[in-house]
Amino acid sequence: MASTQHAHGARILVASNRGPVSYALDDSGRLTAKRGGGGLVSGLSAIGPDAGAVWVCAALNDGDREAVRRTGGALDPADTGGRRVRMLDIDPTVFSEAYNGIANSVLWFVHHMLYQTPLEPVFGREFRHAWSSYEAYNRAFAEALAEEAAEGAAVVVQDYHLTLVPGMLRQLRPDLRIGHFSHTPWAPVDYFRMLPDDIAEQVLRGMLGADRLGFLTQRWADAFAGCCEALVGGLGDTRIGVHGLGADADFLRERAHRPDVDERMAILRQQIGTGPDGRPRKVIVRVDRTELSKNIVRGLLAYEELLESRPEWRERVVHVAFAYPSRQDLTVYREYTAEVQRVAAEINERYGTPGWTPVEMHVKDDFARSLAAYRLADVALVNPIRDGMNLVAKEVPVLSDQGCALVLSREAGAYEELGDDAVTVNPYDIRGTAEALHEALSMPAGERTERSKRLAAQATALPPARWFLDQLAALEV
Ligand SMILES: O=P(O)(O)OC[C@H]1O[C@H](O[C@H]2O[C@H](CO)[C@@H](O)[C@H](O)[C@H]2O)[C@H](O)[C@@H](O)[C@@H]1O
Repeated sequence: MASTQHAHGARILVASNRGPVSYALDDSGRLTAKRGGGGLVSGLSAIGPDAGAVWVCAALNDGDREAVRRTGGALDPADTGGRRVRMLDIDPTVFSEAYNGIANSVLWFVHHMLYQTPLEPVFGREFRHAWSSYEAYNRAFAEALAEEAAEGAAVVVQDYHLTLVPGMLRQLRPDLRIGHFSHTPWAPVDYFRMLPDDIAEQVLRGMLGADRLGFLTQRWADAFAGCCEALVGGLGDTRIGVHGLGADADFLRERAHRPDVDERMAILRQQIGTGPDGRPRKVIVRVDRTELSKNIVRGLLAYEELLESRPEWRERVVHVAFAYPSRQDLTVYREYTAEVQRVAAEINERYGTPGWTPVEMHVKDDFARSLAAYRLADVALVNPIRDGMNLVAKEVPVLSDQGCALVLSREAGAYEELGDDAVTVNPYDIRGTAEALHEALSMPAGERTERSKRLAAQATALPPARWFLDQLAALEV
């Protein structure tokens, strides 16, 4: 392509399904913008508005679609913290089939190995139809990126929603340097090849359209390479790198010491209360999206087992469990959300006393309250059955006021970095997890402080800004 054609294009582009802002539309037609957080938002702030980066994302709801209609898709910088954001209004049916029907139902399930295989998956007509929507949705991203990019620009594509984009974009714009980053685990080949052969190949070849692929851990990178070796004859010219996204210590420490967090700490302290010895009860904290892979139900059952097998902890500990609803368009997520709440209520019913609620469960998303819980944590419970990284495991040690013990699943990506100082669990083993909770609760104060310091240091080794700049550097920007 002639370079003049893209003279005003962006030098750096990011593409992700969920963008840095979402809109709510009220009955009077007023749009309110809500800015999101997360590693990518923090990461991009490292390059500042002057870099003229463009972030391409999808409209996720009616508010977003109305914002696109009013702006033509180039969002008002006042809503985006000065960033250039292009939001794509993909046909709602196509979007839903791609996002709910393929990304969150099929690809998420494959990489987190969530299928109950006697009955699932069924890759029939409905799947094939949804797959064509996934292709159309990926094509919309590839076309928008091709339009927005300057000659030779660097494009960093994010996650399992957009696996086909690198290959499509390579066809449209061979001059670009293309990266793709996976925030999830990658399935081992024997599980990945559950996908129909043509689809598995399409996903791998789509990703291999990139110059460089990033993963959160060596384990996920190796699994991807293993799939390529077995199914498409290897990686070809595509390079692979590992970037273990860390916690944003500066942001977290500043945000967690604001008055709204202090207010919530006071409320939580009241809910937690004091034990029979008059001292504050110990606190086991977990904070998750209510996500099947997070293993919240088994975590609650392990806590119940602790109360049963170690009755000395009754009245002396409270499990503060925040489970924020997620992906509620999918039946299986709605059912899981109900199950989490049912099990928590059962534990309270069985063990609770007039002055003690064993599980303090909250489901309304409240970031300030999550930070308050982090500060109060004696123990953090992070027991996913499989997880790309898990930033909660990294954030709690950074914020815990008195230093915390971390009970961590060996199947979380974070385990690669934090395993030495955590109390390790097999996420399926209820008795083993209960014993790990006991060990964490009983850990001598000095040992807990030392371990917590080392966990915090490791957790913040690659802050989001560095994580993002490293990826750009690897594309030779
Ligand atoms: O956009 P949603 O469908 O609401 O999902 C939210 C995000 O979920 C995934 O990210 C989270 O899980 C990852 C794996 O456990 C973890 O590494 C990441 O830190 C979490 O934010 C997904 O990877 C994102 O694309 C979704 O936006």
